[in-house]
Amino acid sequence: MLRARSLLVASPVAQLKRVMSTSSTTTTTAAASTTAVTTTTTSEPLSTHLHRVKVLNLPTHENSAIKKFLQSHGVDRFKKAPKWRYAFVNFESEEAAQELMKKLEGVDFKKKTLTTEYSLVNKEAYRERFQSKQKERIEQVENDTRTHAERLADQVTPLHRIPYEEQLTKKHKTGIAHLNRFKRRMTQLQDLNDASKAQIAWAFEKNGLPFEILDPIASPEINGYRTKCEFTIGRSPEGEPTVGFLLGLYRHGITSVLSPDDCLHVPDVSKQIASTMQEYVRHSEYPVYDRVEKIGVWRSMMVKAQKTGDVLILVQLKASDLSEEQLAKEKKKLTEYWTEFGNKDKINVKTLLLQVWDGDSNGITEKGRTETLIGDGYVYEEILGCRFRLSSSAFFQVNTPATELLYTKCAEWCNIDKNKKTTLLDLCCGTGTIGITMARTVDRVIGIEMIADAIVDAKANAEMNNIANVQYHASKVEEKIDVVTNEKNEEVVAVLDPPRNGVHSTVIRAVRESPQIRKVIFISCDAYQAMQNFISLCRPTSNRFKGMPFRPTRAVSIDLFPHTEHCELLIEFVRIEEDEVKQP
Ligand SMILES: C[S@@+](CC[C@H](N)C(=O)[O-])C[C@H]1O[C@@H](n2cnc3c(N)ncnc32)[C@H](O)[C@@H]1O
Repeated sequence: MLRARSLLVASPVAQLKRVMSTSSTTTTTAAASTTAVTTTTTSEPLSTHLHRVKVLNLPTHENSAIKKFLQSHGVDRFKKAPKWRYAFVNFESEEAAQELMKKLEGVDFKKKTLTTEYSLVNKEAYRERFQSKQKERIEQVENDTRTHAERLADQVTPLHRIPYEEQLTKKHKTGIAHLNRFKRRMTQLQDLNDASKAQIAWAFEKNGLPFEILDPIASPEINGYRTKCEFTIGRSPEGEPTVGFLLGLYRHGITSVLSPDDCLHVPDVSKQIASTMQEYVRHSEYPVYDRVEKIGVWRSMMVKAQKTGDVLILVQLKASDLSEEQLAKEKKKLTEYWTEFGNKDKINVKTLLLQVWDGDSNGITEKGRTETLIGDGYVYEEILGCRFRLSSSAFFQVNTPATELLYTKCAEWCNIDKNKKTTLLDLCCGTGTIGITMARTVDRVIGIEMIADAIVDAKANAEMNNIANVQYHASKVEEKIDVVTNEKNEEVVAVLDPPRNGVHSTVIRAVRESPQIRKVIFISCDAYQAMQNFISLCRPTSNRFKGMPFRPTRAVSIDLFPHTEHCELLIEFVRIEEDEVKQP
């Protein structure tokens, strides 16, 4: 049964208090955290302490694989945030804890060997710690004099109060701080003997960074630059059905939604689409989804508004309470609604998708059932004179003019020698943007990407741009790189554009073990998280890290995300020649 539309929404403070009251002595979960899979024991406390096992060396994210793995070892409940490399499992008895440790110690999972640690946790202290954190949050919200709109702006665009020039300087300094930390960590590597120190002599040089740091590159557009936005459909603090952003963290129990109208990074067209969808749900006979009660229909939407004028809209709903007829009727209504909107407002709604998702996790998901209601499922974008087709799930940089500056700098640093045969290795190539924009300046491009659908897009994109000197491999980089680099005896330049937290060390080891690769251009959107990759690329030769190391030769920050803390850092790494190393 669907709830009546007049469902009242608790204030943010009440939402936080509800989280507090739902936490029992032995349960630490927020109302229904999306990030931390949290819960411990649910029975009445048998003793004053919990017996805790910390499982170490887990991968970041991959929560569903971890859940499956732990379930296969008898663990149904555990606590792990996506960024953690560990998880906690609590038990009422030491024996049960020890039993799990025996099962997991030394077991390989996702190419890492797990270890475990045991500790005794006082239940009372545990509960108090959780409650005092929550109290702190309540006080913060109660003492907060900002309007809702100001709070949302501070949340989604935390630098918006600072002039843009200062934002850029701040990001530049952050980039330099990361590079200094990288240099310092190189000197702190274990077991460095004189020979290995000689290989990384650059890291021991005094007086700052021994390579070039260019001035930061500003985003050509400062406001309304985001081509992709994901909106939540929920209720405003006043209880009105609203399409916009969550006003706080869901894992803290916040479920109020505010319109994106005052968000500087959202383009006007996406604001207009959010407000048009809001009108739709306000007049719908079905309620918006309640993330706590897990009931209702309208859940989220994604808008891709490209610089070409193409728009892709994806609407996500929960259909488990709708009959087949009701769902079919809704599809027809949505199709008519957005067709009329496009015609009336001269907006090219090139693709409309409906995603049915009945699961508990929030946000647009690959696990949902997605159907195309208008168009062919794609929108198009142009970068440096090349045209790209994008599906709803494909990764694509969200700031097109700044991406052009990023790729231009990347091409310049690849420094292709026209007199030599050169292969450009586009590692983690996604839909092929980097390789395709550079294909005419090299002998051939090889793209490797583990998402098969992205490779389908990459092939179509190459064809659309009449680029014939490309080959694509739907594979993990580490599983294919040796095959492709050994194919021809020619110089190879690699561009590595990995996800936020970098790549598995096997990828870096494979790059090191390919002697043809003389240069790596690393594009990092989070240098803090990718630090281990930089270190692995540059650390002295060892049994584990074979091949001569690389060293950084220049770096530059390119701002793709004005008003936020994020920034791309482009680093050029060059292979050290054996005869360059001064023997100790
Ligand atoms: C930041 S995106 C970059 C995509 C592309 N270079 C672009 O700019 O459109 C990172 C990509 O790395 C891919 N990826 C992550 N780890 C990988 C691996 N080990 N092997 C191959 N691809 C990987 C992801 O699937 C994702 O498409």
